[in-house]
Amino acid sequence: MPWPDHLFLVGCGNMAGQMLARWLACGLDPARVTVLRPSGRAVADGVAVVTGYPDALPAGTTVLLGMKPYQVAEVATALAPLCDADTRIISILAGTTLAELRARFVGIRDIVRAMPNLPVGIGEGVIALHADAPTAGEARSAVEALMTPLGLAEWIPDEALFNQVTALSGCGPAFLFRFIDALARAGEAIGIPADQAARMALATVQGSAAMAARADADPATLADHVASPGGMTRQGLNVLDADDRLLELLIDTLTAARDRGEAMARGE
Ligand SMILES: NC(=O)C1=CN([C@@H]2O[C@H](COP(=O)(O)OP(=O)(O)OC[C@H]3O[C@@H](n4cnc5c(N)ncnc54)[C@H](OP(=O)(O)O)[C@@H]3O)[C@@H](O)[C@H]2O)C=CC1
Ligand SMILES: O=C(O)[C@@H]1CCC=N1
Repeated sequence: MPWPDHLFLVGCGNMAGQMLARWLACGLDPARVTVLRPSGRAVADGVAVVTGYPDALPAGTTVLLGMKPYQVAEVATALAPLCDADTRIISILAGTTLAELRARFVGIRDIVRAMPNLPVGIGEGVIALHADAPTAGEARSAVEALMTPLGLAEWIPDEALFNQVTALSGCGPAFLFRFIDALARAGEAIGIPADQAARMALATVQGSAAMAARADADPATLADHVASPGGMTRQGLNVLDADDRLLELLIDTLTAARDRGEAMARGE
C-alpha cells in the first residue's frame, strides 16, 4: 500500500477520525501521521497530536483538511506558508470549491476534493473525488490508492455535481440511519416491543443492503421478489409508491442538502 510519506490532518473529528482509524487498521504507520486539533485530545497510539502549526511540514506531506468548512480561511492563512510545491492537499470540506482552495493555497499544484462518508471507518464507505487540470496524474493515483481501503472511490469529472453527490453519499448515512430508526418506531407504533423492533429493523436493513450488494437483480426487482401478488408487501409498497411518495420525499431531501452545499459555497 503506497502510503504518503507523511500525513498531516487538520482536524480529526467524526469524519477525518473515521478515515484515519481505517488507514491505521489497514497498516498505515502511526509515526507518519500528525494530527492538529485544538483540543489536543489523543487520537491513537503513536499518532502525534499538536494544537498549533509546526514550523515546517516534512517533505512529501499530504495534508487532509478535515476541520469545518467555515474555518478554511483561518486554516489556510496558517497552513499555506508551510506548504511547498510538492505538498498534496486533500479537502473533505463540504461546499468548498476547488477554485476557493486554489485561491487560498496559491502555488500548490496537487489539490483533490474528496467527499467521504462515515462508513469509511469500516472500509464500506463511499468517497467521491474530484481534481482539476493542474493536479498531476501521479497525485490523482496516489489519492485514489489512499481512498481505496475506505470503500468505493468514484471520480466525479464535473465539479458542478459535487454537491449532488455529497447529498447522496456524504449525507446519505444520516438519511439511512433515520430510516432505520423510523422503521423501528413504525414497528413499535403497530405493537412490536420497542427493543425488539429496533433489533429487527436494523437486521432487516443490514441483510437487505448486503443482499442487494451481491444480487444480480437491481433493488427495484428485488422488491418485487418480496411482494407476492395480492399479498402483504404489495399493500405496503402501494403506500410508498402512491404518487411516488418515497421517491419525491428523497428528491426533496437530496435537493435540500444540495442547496445547502451551494449556499455554503457562496459563503452563506
Ligand atoms: N461528518 C460527516 O459525515 C462528514 C463530514 N465531512 C466534512 O468533514 C469536515 C469535518 O466534519 P466533522 O468531522 O463532522 O466535524 P467535527 O466537529 O467532528 O470535527 C471537526 C474537527 O476540526 C477540529 N477543529 C476545530 N477548530 C479547528 C481549527 N480552528 N483549526 C483546525 N482544526 C479545528 C476539531 O478539533 P477537536 O477534535 O480538537 O475538537 C475536530 O477535530 C467538515 O468539513 C465536513 O464538511 C465530509 C463528509 C462527511
Ligand atoms: O453535513 C455536512 O455538511 C457534511 C457533508 C456531508 C456529511 N456531513
